[in-house]
Amino acid sequence: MEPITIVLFGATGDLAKRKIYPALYNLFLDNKLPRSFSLIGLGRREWTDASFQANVEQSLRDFSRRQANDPALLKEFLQAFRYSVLDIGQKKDYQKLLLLIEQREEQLRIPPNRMFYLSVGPEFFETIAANIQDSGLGSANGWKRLVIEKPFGHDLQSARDLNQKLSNAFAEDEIYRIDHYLGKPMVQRLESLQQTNPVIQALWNNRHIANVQITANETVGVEERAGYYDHVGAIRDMFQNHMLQLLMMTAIQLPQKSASDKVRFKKKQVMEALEPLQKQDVGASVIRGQYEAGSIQGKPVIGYTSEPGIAPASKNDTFIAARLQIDDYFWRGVPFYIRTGKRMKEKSTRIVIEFKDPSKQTLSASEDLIAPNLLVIEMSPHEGITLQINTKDPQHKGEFKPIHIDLHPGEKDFPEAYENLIHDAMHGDATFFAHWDEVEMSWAWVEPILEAFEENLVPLHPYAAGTNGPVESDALLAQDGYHWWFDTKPEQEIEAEEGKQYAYNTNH
Ligand SMILES: NC(=O)C1=CN([C@@H]2O[C@H](COP(=O)(O)OP(=O)(O)OC[C@H]3O[C@@H](n4cnc5c(N)ncnc54)[C@H](OP(=O)(O)O)[C@@H]3O)[C@@H](O)[C@H]2O)C=CC1
Ligand SMILES: O=C1O[C@H](COP(=O)(O)O)[C@@H](O)[C@H](O)[C@H]1O
Repeated sequence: MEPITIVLFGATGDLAKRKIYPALYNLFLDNKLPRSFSLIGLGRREWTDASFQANVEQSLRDFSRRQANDPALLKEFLQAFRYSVLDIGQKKDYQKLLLLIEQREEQLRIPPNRMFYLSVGPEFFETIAANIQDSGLGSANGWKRLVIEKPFGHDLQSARDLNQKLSNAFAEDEIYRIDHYLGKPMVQRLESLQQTNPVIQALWNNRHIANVQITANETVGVEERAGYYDHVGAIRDMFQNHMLQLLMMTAIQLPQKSASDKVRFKKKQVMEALEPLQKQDVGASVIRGQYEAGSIQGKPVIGYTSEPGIAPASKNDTFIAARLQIDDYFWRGVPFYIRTGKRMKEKSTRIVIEFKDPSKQTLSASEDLIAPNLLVIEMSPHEGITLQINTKDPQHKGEFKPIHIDLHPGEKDFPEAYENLIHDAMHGDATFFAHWDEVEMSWAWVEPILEAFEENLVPLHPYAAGTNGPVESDALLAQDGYHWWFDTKPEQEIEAEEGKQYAYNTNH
């Protein structure tokens, strides 16, 4: 493993504490960090090396999936951490940083391979990239990489402007744009699921798949991020990035073991084939919603516009459901339904592939007792891949009964998304990072939706917190004869069991 120096901007911040240090520690425990690795943390706070290391240690106690119980191992890990006060706008601080990095590289006898991780607000990206270049930090005789966190722009134009500025200092193949959904273990398995299973590969197309459902529901509300969230909404916060990335990862066709550029090429092809929406037609395919007061797991919660920091008249979207079509040889005619929302009934991130049932055309309604085959890729709160198939139930007069095959039995301790991503960035593997082409095409695709929302061409449907979102999102699928699946049950069935009434029926 190549020795490396990680230069972490925003080392005193929330993301570093909650995600980056625990991920590094778990990689260290798994022997996936180079032994000669060094991390230089930066921030304006007047921390020393010792107080920085104490903060890192505390973050492991609070957030690491494995506890830091072995004092010798912990000490070895923390020795790699140094801190330097740096104000992003102060050029002289970069000169001081360069000296510190060179001193550490000399001490550790390691080459100048430097990974600049920007765990700071996007408003700083441009200044940092320019100062890295001007100070000579990035021009040593080794490699350099830039790791950045979303948001990558606020719309198409601002994303292009940002990219232009970053590319003055870093080449595209040196930029690693984190979309943490691409680091989720089950998303990473989508690739191998197809590549290593000829049966699944053969079924991965419009001849066999009826529809695809991609859900990322959260129970949390806007939390302490009102200032940010009220300007972005679910469309920018989740849909433009994570949800479209999940769509690309699901829809790519990967016949053999493919290198990173192949995966990216295939993802780009998916985006190119995604049918564009016209602003005036957005309302026919996109449902937007905003949560009202309700209750989640028995606890009352306030509505979005009563949240601290949210404008009482805000028309911001906290829920989006959409129907998308990929107009290519493999997917023509297969609707992809995507939804994401805050303050929903359950935390649940999953992809459900519903297979076609050719016998449906020949059976009468009363004979229609066979559940569809479903492939369910569960990402959160639990990881797993399940296949629903039908069998005869000997205990009930040989009636058909769906059973579920767990494709990853017994696996529990999955790495965190940030472990996978930081590991890959250190190794120069960009497969699971967002390429600029994907970012640009995603912004271009959502642009008519942003405009339609801005001009209020799409109704904002209220939904009670603790539900599955506005009923209009169910109706979107019902129009095509489908319904949302929860796990392997129709969502309405579950809610009917819980005594809720539905105003529409589906033919399933
Ligand atoms: N928190 C999370 O879970 C997630 C965060 N992100 C993204 O990650 C980035 C960081 O978020 P988060 O950690 O939550 O933010 P925080 O506000 O918690 O931290 C911001 C960091 O930036 C540093 N900083 C701010 N201004 C300056 C400056 N002028 N000079 C030097 N350092 C500065 C702060 O250091 P100091 O105060 O010491 O100067 C601090 O370390 C954001 O882009 C966010 O959108 C993405 C996904 C999840
Ligand atoms: O990027 C974001 O993701 C989280 C949801 O992530 P998950 O891994 O818990 O599904 C979301 O809460 C946040 O608003 C958004 O910025």
